[in-house]
Amino acid sequence: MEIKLENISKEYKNVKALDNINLAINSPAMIGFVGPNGAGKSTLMKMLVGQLLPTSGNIIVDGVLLNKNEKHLKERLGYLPQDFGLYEELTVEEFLDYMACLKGINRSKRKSIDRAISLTSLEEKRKFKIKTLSGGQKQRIGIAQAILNNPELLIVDEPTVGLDPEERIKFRNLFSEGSKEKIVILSTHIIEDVESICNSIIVLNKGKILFAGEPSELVKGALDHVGTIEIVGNNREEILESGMKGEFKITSTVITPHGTRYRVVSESLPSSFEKITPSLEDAYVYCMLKGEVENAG
Ligand SMILES: Nc1ncnc2c1ncn2[C@@H]1O[C@H](COP(=O)(O)OP(=O)(O)OP(=O)(O)O)[C@@H](O)[C@H]1O
Repeated sequence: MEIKLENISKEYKNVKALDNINLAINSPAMIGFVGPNGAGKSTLMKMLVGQLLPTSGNIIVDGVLLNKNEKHLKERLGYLPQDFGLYEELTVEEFLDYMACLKGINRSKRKSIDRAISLTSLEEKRKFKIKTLSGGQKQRIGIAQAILNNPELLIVDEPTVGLDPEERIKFRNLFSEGSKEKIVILSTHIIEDVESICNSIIVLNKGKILFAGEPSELVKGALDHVGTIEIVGNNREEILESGMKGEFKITSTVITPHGTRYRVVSESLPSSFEKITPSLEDAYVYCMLKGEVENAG
């Protein structure tokens, strides 16, 4: 499968949610969309699933304009939106049966439901009404319906919200294994999710792509921009003050027996800081910081 976004912009009444996005996605791919609240992640996802039309630009799926051949996409698509509604009075099984009907799964319906229930560990809850399930279990139902048709393109908006750490790891593996021949796109605020499974990361801010590429490339870009310092005594205020001015971002503060150890990300790291290898989270923070500086300049 091949998806191309050409000069995509989306304007709501007075908000430019996406600003001239260009992107090419080819299977297999496991892509993480990251960015702060309001960056445009959900808008971009809604556009990729044909739920929203761009104000301008084209989305081309397997060589055909999406709005000319939505059926081609819909047959291959699994989608978990951020605000997914569940029919609370139905049991898990009834709900998935209903969703399978909506998706036009007829022949292998029973098998598809059993597979989705098993992959999302919902066996014990299959006969329970949805209203009796926990938040994390409900999230699993959302994921189960998205994978019912074993989709070639799986798009999931913040899929691990509300899951406990063990479940998060399980879902990460599920998405990752599923991506071997497919395209899986997930949006998340949890960089660790991207770090552990995605071979591609797209950083969005204010409707623009700040970075698209391999996570290791993003990390490479932050080399020499991440450092640590242990402050003993009264310099603490000074450090915090320059941080506030945007010279650097403090990404961790640890109280030590001698003072306070800060981990910071900065465009130009003062020589008093010890340079350290950036994590993907540091690299993301640096990418955002650089974006802010470029915007201001
Ligand atoms: N239906 C809408 N009407 C007007 N503005 C909207 C609408 N949906 C989104 N927006 C605006 O578009 C921008 C992008 O929103 P979007 O939901 O795509 O961001 P996001 O990156 O998914 O954020 P979050 O991480 O908080 O879910 C925001 O400024 C938001 O307020």
